Amino acid sequence: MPGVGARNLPNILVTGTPGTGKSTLCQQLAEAHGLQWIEVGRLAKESGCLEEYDEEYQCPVLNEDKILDIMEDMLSEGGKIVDYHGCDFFPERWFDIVFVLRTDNTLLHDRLTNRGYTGKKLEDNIQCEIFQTILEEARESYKEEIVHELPSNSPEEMESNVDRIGLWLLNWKQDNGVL
Ligand SMILES: Nc1ncnc2c1ncn2[C@@H]1O[C@H](COP(=O)(O)OP(=O)(O)O)[C@@H](O)[C@H]1O
Repeated sequence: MPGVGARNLPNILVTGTPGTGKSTLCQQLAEAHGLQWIEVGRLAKESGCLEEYDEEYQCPVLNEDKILDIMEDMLSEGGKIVDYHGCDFFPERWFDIVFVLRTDNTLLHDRLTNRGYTGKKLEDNIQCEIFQTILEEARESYKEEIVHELPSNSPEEMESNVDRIGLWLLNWKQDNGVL
């Protein structure tokens, strides 16, 4: 059985540049495995954690301390899949594994254009993917062995990612005596 203070279910962080497929993956994982999907952007909006608008980056500024306070109780229970396009401000102890989704630039460009991104916002996000900014951020913020890069270019890759994470979850439960 898990020790005192241990989680009964793991917490998973899914990160990556906008448009790489985080929400799609998290939704499928939540449905398949009964985990709770926390879309940090949405939670921030609903709980008043978005502050003044950043004109340069064309997005609201996140009050990180406030959202971390809100998330702390949720994450301490375990069984959460956290979805956010950044990862360096979360406490390292929250996560048992971190997945960074990656998409080829041309595909990502199409996805973001379809979402209505244009100009600097579009270019910044494409550059973020080209320079693998979020992968680097994850590697700097978490133990190397828990950070995994996942290709997310096609529905087949999405399916294989869902299967791979499902298998990891099963192993975690076996290893932690919760099956
Ligand atoms: N692996 C994939 N293969 C094909 N299309 C994908 C894949 N991942 C995401 N998409 C599509 O790309 C768009 C952005 O996906 P989304 O899950 O909203 O990304 P994010 O949450 O990272 O911003 C959606 O239209 C989604 O259907």
